[in-house]
Amino acid sequence: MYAGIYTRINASQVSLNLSEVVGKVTGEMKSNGYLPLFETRQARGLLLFRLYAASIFVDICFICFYRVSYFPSLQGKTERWVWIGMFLAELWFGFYFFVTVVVRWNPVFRYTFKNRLSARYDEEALPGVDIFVCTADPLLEPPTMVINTVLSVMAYDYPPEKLSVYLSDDGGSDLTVYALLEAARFSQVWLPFCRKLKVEPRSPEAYFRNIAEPVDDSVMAKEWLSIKKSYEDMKMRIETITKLGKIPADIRKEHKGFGEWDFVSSRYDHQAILQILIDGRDPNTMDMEGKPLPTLVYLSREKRPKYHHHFKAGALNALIRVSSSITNAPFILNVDCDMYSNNSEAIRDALCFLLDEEKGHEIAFVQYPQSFGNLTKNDIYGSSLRVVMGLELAGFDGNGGPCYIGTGCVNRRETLCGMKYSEEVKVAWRTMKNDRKNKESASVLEENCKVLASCTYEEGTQWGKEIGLRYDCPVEDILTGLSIHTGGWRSVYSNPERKAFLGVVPTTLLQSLIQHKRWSEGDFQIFLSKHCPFVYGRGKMPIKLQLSYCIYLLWAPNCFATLYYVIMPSFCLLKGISLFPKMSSSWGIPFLYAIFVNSSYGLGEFVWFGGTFRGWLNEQRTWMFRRTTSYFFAFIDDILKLCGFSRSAFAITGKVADDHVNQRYEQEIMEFGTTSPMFSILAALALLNLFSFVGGIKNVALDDVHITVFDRFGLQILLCCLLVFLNLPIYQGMFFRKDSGKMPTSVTYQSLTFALLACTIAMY
Ligand SMILES: O=c1ccn([C@@H]2O[C@H](COP(=O)(O)OP(=O)(O)O[C@H]3O[C@H](CO)[C@@H](O)[C@H](O)[C@H]3O)[C@@H](O)[C@H]2O)c(=O)[nH]1
Ligand SMILES: [Mn+2]
Repeated sequence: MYAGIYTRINASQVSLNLSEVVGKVTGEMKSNGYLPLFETRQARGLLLFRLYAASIFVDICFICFYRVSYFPSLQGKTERWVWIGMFLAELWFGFYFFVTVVVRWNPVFRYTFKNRLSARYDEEALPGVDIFVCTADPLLEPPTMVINTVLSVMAYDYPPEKLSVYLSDDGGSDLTVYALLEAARFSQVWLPFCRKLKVEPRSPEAYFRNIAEPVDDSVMAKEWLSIKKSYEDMKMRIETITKLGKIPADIRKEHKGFGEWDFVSSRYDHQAILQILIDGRDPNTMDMEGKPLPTLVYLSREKRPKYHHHFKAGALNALIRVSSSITNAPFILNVDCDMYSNNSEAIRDALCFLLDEEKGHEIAFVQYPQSFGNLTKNDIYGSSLRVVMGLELAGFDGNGGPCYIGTGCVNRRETLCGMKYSEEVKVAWRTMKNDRKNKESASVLEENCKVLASCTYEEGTQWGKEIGLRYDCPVEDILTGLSIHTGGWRSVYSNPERKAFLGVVPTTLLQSLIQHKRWSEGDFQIFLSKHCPFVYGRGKMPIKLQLSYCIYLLWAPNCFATLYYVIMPSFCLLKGISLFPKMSSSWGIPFLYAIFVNSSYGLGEFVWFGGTFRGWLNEQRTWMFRRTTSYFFAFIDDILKLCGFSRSAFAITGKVADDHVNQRYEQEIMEFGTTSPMFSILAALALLNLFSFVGGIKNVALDDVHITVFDRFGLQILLCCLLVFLNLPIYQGMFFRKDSGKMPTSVTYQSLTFALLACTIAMY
């Protein structure tokens, strides 16, 4: 039923099936003979979607009408207030539904013509691309993971002399430098190997884990095994030294750069460290086949306790400046260290948009989706963001451009540096100075550029405000993208069949909730600030894009309506207050329609984008958990911040866990294991729902004429039943598990006390 709603045609089919496509196509040759480098297709089945949306709106009107006309004016005060609360919650859900409809109103899908790009630009004429990789902690983000990402982006199918890879290390760790030196050496064999075998993906770890050795060609197989062996040896060396925690003396002697660490007192207090590990201009740095290598630079910007370092945004801004003095490429791709390149053509794809002669000059950045390599089949923590990545960002694109999501994004250097949109930029990238012809030696460059990464450099400048990534927001990416959009630019969402990047999702419930807290906190902070899209973007970006942003910016306040719906109907069931229409009345229909039709549509979307039924259930559960904990805490923190009591922080998401935890993750068993206020809330709510459900059933059973109680409370019991069902893993974690990932006993007792207290209040 839903399968027809959105088209997803892979690029190779596109040229064959043009006549079949219903949506508007803009990829044909123009009358002036110009062949565009990309084409845009609208989603199919929009009419169906819009009919569905309209039916829900009518449904919402019915619900509102019911709430107003059945207001319990003759009953007690409590009844009336609770009723008003229900009405407000429903109004909120209705409004939020409206925003999700705006986002889905007109999704567009983009397809590129890479062959046209190659025909138009020979290797010489292609622009330079600087690639930024960020890492921040050698324990949470192991150096082997970091260098796999680095190697995967060094190996892009793109002229290596045009590529430069910059690693920003906020962990200020010599272990990372050591790993990077190893990677630099390994790249000499890895890059030719990738070219020869057309390796995909180009992260050695992912490649050797997933791809079997070639069997038909014995020479090839031998080479394959030898490269695999040298990768594994390298990995072993890096892991041994990482475990050791310091660089052994003999290795320190091999690279004079380690000497810098004599002056590092801690990762929060050290000078800027800049090392050009591969100088792409140097004719002596070649790979095994004598082809040039991409430039490779390590930067750990200066940190001093007195100066705020602004987390990832600060790191990226230092990279923007340093790279502008070394290679100054007109386009910048930035990726997180946990997101390796999974598609060696992604740069060419992105350039098809940015270099398109007709539309390219309007595009500030090309955003790829965040996809993940460590998801399990049913994605227990709902981390895949399937629908967000598959549909919502395409919807943003239709409304003016996807938001910037921090990784997997190719930006114009000028836009990142604060330039507003204008017609003149049309040719700007061609005229940018190509610093490959830079005369200074690497060591002179290193010395000269350090000042650009110093703590004081930004004092009294517009960096972090109007230039570069924006500061003081836990989601620097969204805020930066928003200011680019208000500058008159559009952006483009590119989601080719073969995922461009694969990242890592958190493997524990708590990590996942904390990550969502950071996101929703940052998003809502933007909404509350002068950067609220309705104010900041007024007259500067389309109203439908302003509204689209709200789908994420309003995550946090969603908590109240949800908390109300999770708590009040349960509580009132115990108290004997009926909040929904009688089962026998036809007013029940709008409520049932809202629940079932909405869920079926959501399920349809989810499955259409590759999910499973259980995966969808898991996602529903996770949305509920996030709304009652992450979003709630985020909201409170935002208010505290607004009152000046606290300041934004960036809690780095852990990318490694111990073996037991990993094992449970693979088996899709929910991980608790530690105490946390978030768990206390989840457990208390789950118990409240359970007690009410049991209480409700008991009342029905004890009722003389079973029918009357059931008639009055049927819908409320149904709601409780759904909540209990979603909470099953929590009861399991509290009462039926013995492993180390179960709910800690203290949390169980604490929440039991809470829930019993609430029930007692309800009953007396
Ligand atoms: O002080 C810091 C903190 C983080 N990072 C880097 O930022 C990236 C993202 O951090 P991570 O802990 O993995 O957070 P995620 O929640 O996975 O990040 C998502 O959310 C962030 C905004 O909150 C975006 O910046 C990211 O691109 C997006 O993937 C990583 O490469 C870190 O190394 C730094 O460079 N310096
Ligand atoms: Mn991450």
